[in-house]
Amino acid sequence: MMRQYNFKALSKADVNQLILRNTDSGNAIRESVLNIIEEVKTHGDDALKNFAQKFDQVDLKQLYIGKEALTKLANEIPQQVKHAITTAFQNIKKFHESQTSSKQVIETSIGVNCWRESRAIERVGLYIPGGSAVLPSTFLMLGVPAKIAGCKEIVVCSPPQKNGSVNGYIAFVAQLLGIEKIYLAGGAQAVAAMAYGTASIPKVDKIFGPGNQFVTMAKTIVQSTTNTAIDMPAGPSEVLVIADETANPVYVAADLLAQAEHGADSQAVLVSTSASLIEKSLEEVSKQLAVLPRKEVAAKALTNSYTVLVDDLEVAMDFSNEYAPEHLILATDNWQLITDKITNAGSVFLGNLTPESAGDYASGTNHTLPTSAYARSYSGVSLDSFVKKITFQHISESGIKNLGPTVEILAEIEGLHAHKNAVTVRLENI
Ligand SMILES: NC(=O)c1ccc[n+]([C@@H]2O[C@H](COP(=O)([O-])OP(=O)(O)OC[C@H]3O[C@@H](n4cnc5c(N)ncnc54)[C@H](O)[C@@H]3O)[C@@H](O)[C@H]2O)c1
Ligand SMILES: N[C@H](CO)Cc1c[nH]c[nH+]1
Ligand SMILES: [Zn+2]
Repeated sequence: MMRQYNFKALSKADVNQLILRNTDSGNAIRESVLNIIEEVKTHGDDALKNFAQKFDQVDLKQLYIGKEALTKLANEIPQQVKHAITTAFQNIKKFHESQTSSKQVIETSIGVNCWRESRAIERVGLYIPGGSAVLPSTFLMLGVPAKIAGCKEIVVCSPPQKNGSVNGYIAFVAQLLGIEKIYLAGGAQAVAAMAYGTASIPKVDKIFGPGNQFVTMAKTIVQSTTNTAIDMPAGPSEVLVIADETANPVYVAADLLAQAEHGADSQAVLVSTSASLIEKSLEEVSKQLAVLPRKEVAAKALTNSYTVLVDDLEVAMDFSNEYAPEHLILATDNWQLITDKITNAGSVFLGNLTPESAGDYASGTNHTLPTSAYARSYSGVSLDSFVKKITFQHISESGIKNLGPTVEILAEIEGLHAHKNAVTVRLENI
């Protein structure tokens, strides 16, 4: 069950210790991921098949599911689910399309024009988790912005299911997105395949997607050892709920459990100004947990989780900013009073009627978000994650006459005479 703290007894170092709940096994995971990466680098597809057998208990003849099989699988899912997935797809599309920026040309000095243009990252790899739960919603969250950005090649990897295939929901999302192949690879081996390339799986320029500790560790390693970039460290799910006496303990408990059920290494934190709200919420957690199908997983996650009693909402916000949660829920009617004070969070849910599940699935915002305090410095996935912003400039005759002498002086003081000369030869010629 959740551990309880009084804010006054906690230091910043304690907060960081609570965030780093998995450090004990960190080194072992790193070692094992380094071995997996080496195997995939050396043995390619054969290694992927061996790991599918070892970790997913599946004997794969072929490492992908193609268009025809995907269409068949997609056709088999219930109409009602197709409708829900399509509604989510449309909302996510609407929100991400609104992120396109228009070109703005700035004349920084007379005759000197500068601007930025977006260009899609050409080859992207999407990792769709599929270990303890299959997440078609994650496919929407990554596939929609990749398509809007105009990425030419979209490689999708997801762990094989026990029947050696993907499920129909994933297939339906592929159909909505116009993606014709899903590679059957999970965990660190999928990340390694997309970073190095194998006979079946193309190498990509950037890897996206959440996953367990093996996936997140593999992304972090390939980012520093290859020229493949990653979106961010998006590991085990977290939620921090700030609640006062206006919160409903039933909703608070439901929101805590919604993230706890993701995995045994998930973390749920309740920060409240009210001891009675904490007590009632914990009673509710026990009641709701008892009837959850994934109660074992959620119960384990709750042993990593905690409540914190604070004096007021401002202190609650200070704590939250230090913790930098993946998801922050302001379970209070007074959310407008504290929203401006948020400095670190992946995605924020305002008021008592805004469950985090809405953002997980269908409101339109992206659910691929930084965890383990990386929200201090990273944003969640957005359209920007799938493009590069290239800068351009054009300098006219008046521009070079105007700006040239400044460049010549700066090049001179750095002792870089060829730089200076690139201006001088032009000035002498006009
Ligand atoms: N931060 C986010 O934005 C976000 C979004 C969605 C999900 N999540 C998180 O993603 C995670 C999904 O995890 P999952 O496990 O269900 O699926 P997963 O697809 O990330 O991992 C499954 C794979 O892990 C590998 N694996 C399992 N045991 C292993 C071992 N002992 N050694 C090496 N590899 C092993 C296997 O290859 C397996 O296919 C959850 O922790 C969830 O909280 C995060
Ligand atoms: N809460 C997860 C991100 O941490 C995303 C998700 C997928 N499905 C349900 N929830
Ligand atoms: Zn979730």
